[in-house]
Amino acid sequence: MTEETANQLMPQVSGWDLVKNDCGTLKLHRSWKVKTFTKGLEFFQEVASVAEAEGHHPDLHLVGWNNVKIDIWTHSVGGLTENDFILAAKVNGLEVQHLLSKKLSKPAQNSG
Ligand SMILES: C[C@H](O)[C@H](O)[C@H]1CNC2=NC(N)=NC(=O)C2=N1
Repeated sequence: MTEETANQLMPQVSGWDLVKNDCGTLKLHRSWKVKTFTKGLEFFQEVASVAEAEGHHPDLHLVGWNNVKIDIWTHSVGGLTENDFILAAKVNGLEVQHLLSKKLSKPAQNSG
């Protein structure tokens, strides 16, 4: 889909950003801060269940021990399709609050 179409769908996947890499490939990106490394892996397990059910698979990154970052795009078309937005919405629907760092996941509530 075009960047314009993707932008129109963005309100349906709150928390996700529309990003474009150096090659111009559009992707959906979202990051979370988890409590521990192991909880990051648990987060991935939850995402994997959704991905397998959808037959659509995100790129999963666990960076700096507690940053979960996910990119969703469709490799076969080198960009975004409706399936990417469906997967992002389903990831948003996961009950993962107990895995997230309370202090760092919500910057708006930070004192510093
Ligand atoms: C045959 C199978 O459906 C394809 O290989 C799927 C699997 N999951 C996939 N996931 C994503 N994100 N992009 C793809 O192009 C893709 N292709």
